[in-house]
Amino acid sequence: MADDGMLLNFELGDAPLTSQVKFKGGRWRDRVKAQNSVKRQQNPTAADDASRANKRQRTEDGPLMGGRDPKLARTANTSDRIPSQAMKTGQISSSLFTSNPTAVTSFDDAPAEEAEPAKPSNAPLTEEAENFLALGLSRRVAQHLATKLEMKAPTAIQKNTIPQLIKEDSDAFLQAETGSGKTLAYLLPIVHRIMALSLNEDGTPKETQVHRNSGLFAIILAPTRELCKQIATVLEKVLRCVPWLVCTTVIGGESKKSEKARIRKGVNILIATPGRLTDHLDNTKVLDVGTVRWLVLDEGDRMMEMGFEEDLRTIVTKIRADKLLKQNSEGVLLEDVLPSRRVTILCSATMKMDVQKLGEISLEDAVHITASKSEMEKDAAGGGTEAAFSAPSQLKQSVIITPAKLRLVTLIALLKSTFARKGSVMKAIIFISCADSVDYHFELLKSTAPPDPPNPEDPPVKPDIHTQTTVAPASYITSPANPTVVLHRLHGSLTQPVRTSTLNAFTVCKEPAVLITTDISSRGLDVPAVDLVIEYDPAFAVSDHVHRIGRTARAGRSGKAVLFLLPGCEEGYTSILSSSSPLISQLYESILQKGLATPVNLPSTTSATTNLETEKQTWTSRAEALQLHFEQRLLATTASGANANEASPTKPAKFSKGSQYNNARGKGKAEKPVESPLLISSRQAFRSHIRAYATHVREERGFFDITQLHLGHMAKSFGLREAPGGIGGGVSRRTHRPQSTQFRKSTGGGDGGGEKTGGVRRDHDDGDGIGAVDGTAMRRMREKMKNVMNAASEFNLG
Ligand SMILES: Nc1ncnc2c1ncn2[C@@H]1O[C@H](COP(=O)(O)OP(=O)(O)OP(=O)(O)O)[C@@H](O)[C@H]1O
Repeated sequence: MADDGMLLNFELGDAPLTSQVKFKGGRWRDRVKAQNSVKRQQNPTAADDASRANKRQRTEDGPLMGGRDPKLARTANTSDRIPSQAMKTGQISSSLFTSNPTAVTSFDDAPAEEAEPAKPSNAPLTEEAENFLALGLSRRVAQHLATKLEMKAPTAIQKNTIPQLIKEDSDAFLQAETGSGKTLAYLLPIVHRIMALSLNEDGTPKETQVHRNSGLFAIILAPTRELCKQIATVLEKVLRCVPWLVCTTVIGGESKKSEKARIRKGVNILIATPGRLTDHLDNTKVLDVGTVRWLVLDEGDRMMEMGFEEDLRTIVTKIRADKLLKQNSEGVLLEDVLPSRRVTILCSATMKMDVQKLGEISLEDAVHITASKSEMEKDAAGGGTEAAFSAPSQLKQSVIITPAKLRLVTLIALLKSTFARKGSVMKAIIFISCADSVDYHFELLKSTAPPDPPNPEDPPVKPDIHTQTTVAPASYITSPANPTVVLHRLHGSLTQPVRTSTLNAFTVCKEPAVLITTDISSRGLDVPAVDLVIEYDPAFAVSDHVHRIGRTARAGRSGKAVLFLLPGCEEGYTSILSSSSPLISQLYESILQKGLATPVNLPSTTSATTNLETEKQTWTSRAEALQLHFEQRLLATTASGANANEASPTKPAKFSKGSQYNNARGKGKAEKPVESPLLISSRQAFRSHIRAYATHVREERGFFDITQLHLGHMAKSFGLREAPGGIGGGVSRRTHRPQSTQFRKSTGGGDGGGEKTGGVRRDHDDGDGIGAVDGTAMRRMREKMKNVMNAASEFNLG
């Protein structure tokens, strides 16, 4: 399963596991009834709670907003008044604009652009006020930064960190906003001090020179392979002014043998994921940590969240236990220049209990370094409180409260208006809850038209085999001003070469580009040209939200972040977000109106296309036609199978033997309809999304209450006409199944798996539970969690 590490936040609780009773035979309706009755007996309170919540959801008029921002006014829902156009087409599909829940909370539409933009809080300081030389760095490094890296002045966190780490040997905890330059804040003093082993203060060479074989002096740990590679790239750029020093990475997904060979050749600074480092510490004899003076834990809180406490403890203990060498094997005295003890540096934009725990494991009498001197002084005087998570001040955050049914069309409209003007947005990142959903949305949004033949006058371009299935042109979101928008997808289930190439393609893309991704891209990634972050699915914890939106507005640049929320309890989430950073609202109606003011560029495969290409159409009818178009794309191929190759080259359709949708390969049988891979991908995405929804952290689960989700409406946002089964007991119980749909008629089955029909098991992970589910599901979830932890597929710590 490619649920992308989402299980990691799953709260299993202490409740004993109850056994699941399986019913066989009879009609499935009777089996479900019997199953539910057993569940009620086993857990009467949960069942009653769920049914009460169910009723609350359906009445739609009760306030669900315990934590709602009091400043925000209540408004009536206008959506029911909007006529349905799609129904006129004769399709059996519920209208987009009817029966949507009322947004209890509403804001005024986004105010006009502020006259004076906020002063960036993470920008470099002015050159007149500060420079790297004055912070104690050598002339050689300062000049290199100014001339080769175009960095003339430090940022606030660099100003406060560099002198401390150059002069003092105490542990340090660095905390500053995203994009504020924490990486160089810890790298520069380390490089400066290692360099001082070879150079005098005036820059003249010393008698003894260190080189790659002189010892490993620093280890930097980070939670993702991408982040490790990025830190290595920054460090390599810095090390160009001291070319005799060498750094390398040891990360999962790469050849351990070649890593060993590189370590054997000699390395002075090692960048690693914790799992792989533990492995090398156990198995690579040539890895000698006797000379290690610095251990940096970048994004330490993430590593703790991932459950790598034990690995980190082992690493810290092993490094500390190893005898600290005062001189290296070549007789170079390390003591005079390098720290006389092992220094641990912890680094994060967000601080939580996990980090404090990590601090207990790894830090000794640490100084807390922040971007603001006053905060540090308050801290030193013992008055510091747990820092609130704040976003860079110049980052404009907004929220769109969108009914579930309208999510997909609103996303398209938002992207369409984003790329309507040339040069206004060059790169956007869309965060989605899980890998399956990333794959599906990539397939849905990418262009279905064959690529244009290459211009014979252009130089031949060698195709990158690694990005063939992860980079593609988009069609729906282009505009006359931006006729090409390039889509990318990235998640932890892709192979490492594909991940690396895709991220690189997104970074260097000269055309407007969109990256659809999971939280794998939320931490530390630095792609400076990102102007917009869209959280299509809210983050699983508010700290993750801070990191996600921090992919834009970096180092003083401007940036925008948009969060999609559902009407209802999710609206309460705005109260915690607006307490740390200002939040404006955009009405989904305005987004649709703006984005669908002009026709959408659709492949001409369905009847909906013609509707959309009529200039006179209203935005509501365009929205409905667009939705209909997606639904038809999913279903179009089920009858003939003709277009079965349209989607998912990454995930070939799996058809179980005897499926009613399958090609009958048996002798003498007529050709039977084939499900489109896009439909299969959509169902899988929906299921994984719903399961992921249950993994919001416990403190925020009041806002993201799975029992309040309308699965039928949510299915619509996946282009499905009804919610597929196979999600898990607690959820499938609430699945809304209309009696008849076009799909049902044409195939003789529902738009999803979950139960057996004609002896066919439709889904491979049927019954995997979420939330308050049965014992089997719990056990499976534990099992999966263990697997995820072991394989650490998303964050690749293993
Ligand atoms: N002194 C400086 N002058 C100009 N740009 C800088 C300076 N220091 C860092 N930067 C740039 O700022 C960007 C963000 O830096 P970095 O990735 O270290 O931020 P961060 O604080 O680690 O962010 P996050 O918490 O998201 O990981 C990078 O593009 C980096 O090149």
